[in-house]
Amino acid sequence: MRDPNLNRILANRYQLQQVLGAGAMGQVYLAHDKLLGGVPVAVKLLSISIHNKKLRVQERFEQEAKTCAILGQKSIHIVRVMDYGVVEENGTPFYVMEYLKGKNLSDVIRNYALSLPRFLSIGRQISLGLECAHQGIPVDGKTYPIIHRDIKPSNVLLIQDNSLGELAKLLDFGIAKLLQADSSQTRYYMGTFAYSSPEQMEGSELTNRSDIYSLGVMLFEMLTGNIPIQANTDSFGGWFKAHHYQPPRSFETSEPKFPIPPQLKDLVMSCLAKAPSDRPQNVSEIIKVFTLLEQPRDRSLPLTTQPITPQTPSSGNEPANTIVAPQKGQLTTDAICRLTRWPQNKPIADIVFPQSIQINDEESPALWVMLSQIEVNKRLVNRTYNHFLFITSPSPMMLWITALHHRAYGTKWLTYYLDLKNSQNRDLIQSIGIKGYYRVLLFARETPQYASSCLLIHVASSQGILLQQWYLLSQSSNIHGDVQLSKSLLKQEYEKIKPQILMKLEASV
Ligand SMILES: Nc1ncnc2c1ncn2[C@@H]1O[C@H](COP(=O)(O)OP(=O)(O)OP(=O)(O)O)[C@@H](O)[C@H]1O
Repeated sequence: MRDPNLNRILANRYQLQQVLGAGAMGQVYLAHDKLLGGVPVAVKLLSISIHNKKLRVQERFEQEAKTCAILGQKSIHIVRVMDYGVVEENGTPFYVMEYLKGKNLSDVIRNYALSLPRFLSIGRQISLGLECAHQGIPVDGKTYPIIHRDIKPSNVLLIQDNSLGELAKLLDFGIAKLLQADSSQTRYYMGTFAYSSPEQMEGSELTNRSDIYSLGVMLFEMLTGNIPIQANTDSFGGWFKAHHYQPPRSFETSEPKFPIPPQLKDLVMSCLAKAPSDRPQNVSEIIKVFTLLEQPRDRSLPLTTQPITPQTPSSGNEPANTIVAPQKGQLTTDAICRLTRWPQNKPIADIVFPQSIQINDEESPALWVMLSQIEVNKRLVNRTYNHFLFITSPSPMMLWITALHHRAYGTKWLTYYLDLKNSQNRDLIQSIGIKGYYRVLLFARETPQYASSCLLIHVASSQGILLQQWYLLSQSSNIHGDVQLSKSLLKQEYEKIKPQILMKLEASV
């Protein structure tokens, strides 16, 4: 029978075109946004009606839709929700999402199409989306963590992005809770039996670790094609017992699709622990293991499961971002870089600032840069050039210039003025001078949680000597003149030398 909703126009705007699929919680349609020239969107009609319902249910729906919209803005791994409403005739709530033309993870698992690198990449991306939700969204000055409650392969869509490659996106945030809140539902449980944590089956208040359990079930399925726990009867009681008392299957008896590294087995099994306190305490711990395993094997020593601890500076004092490697020299620069987080006290915007990172007990000077993902991609293979300009008066100041040059894409100039009356800045230039290098950490605005790549930039020994001299000069200087004037004098000098630097870069490509 033809779906009666086809061709229906919701909110005077979204014309339903085709059924994309249906689940327990609703039906998803491909629709055209008539207001925006017919661009495709996905509309989910929920399987409830909020006609004649208490105001609370309506408010709740609006709140959940807004939450999804905010989350979609925060992470590229969460589907973007753009609008929501209620169908007038029958009170069915709906929300409008970006239309994702891609594959469902459950189909990919069914077709045995995962390799270890693909598994690691998808697993890390899903975890990044989840981490972002668990970190929470601000409401009235407070931060509220968001628990997904229905993590399972059919809630992950995989799409091909022109610049980022395969992208994993999580669907249906908060919907399970919303439906549960509808008091007319006879079911007090919402979720999907096979992926539900023991505490979810009990109807307890859930924490992030309930999602971690469901993630464990899904990761096991991605690795083996089968779920780790199977109920004797497909009923609430059967699954309640299974999740509470049945030990998960072992990988050895589950015919994994490829050899699974031991740390991955341990990780998945710890996610599946019955007691929430025995699971990883947060998704960041899971991301660390994925990141470690993703680093190229030939350049690294054998991996261990010892923890690495990236710390995010949160105060204005900007302490070093610390990465403690399990063994000296074990992490490649690539892994270190990808475990470095954008500081929470910095805006998600195209900015440049200096801040040391600590690697294996050693302070390493670094320039932190945020750009668009497209711009980051253009800067992966570049000719680099650096130059430092110094002025003692009216106020001691240094301009730190880094140029990233690509023959086709042109030059990206990264500049930063360092006020050398500040002792931290003086220490920084001394450190660059002594070490003879610094790092540039490139973060993509669209995926800001972790650095996308890291460049190592060498400083000529003559420049290194100058930096040490400037350190001494500014340390002994007691001139405290106009800082802005120093900046504008340095800027004039910078504009003068820019063409020369460009000529050098072009000549050297
Ligand atoms: N934004 C979207 N763009 C494109 N396809 C989508 C989008 N959201 C959902 N779908 C597809 O619509 C189908 C139905 O999704 P839905 O979330 O309703 O079902 P489900 O996850 O299988 O079940 P449940 O409702 O129990 O979570 C799925 O195949 C899904 O891949």
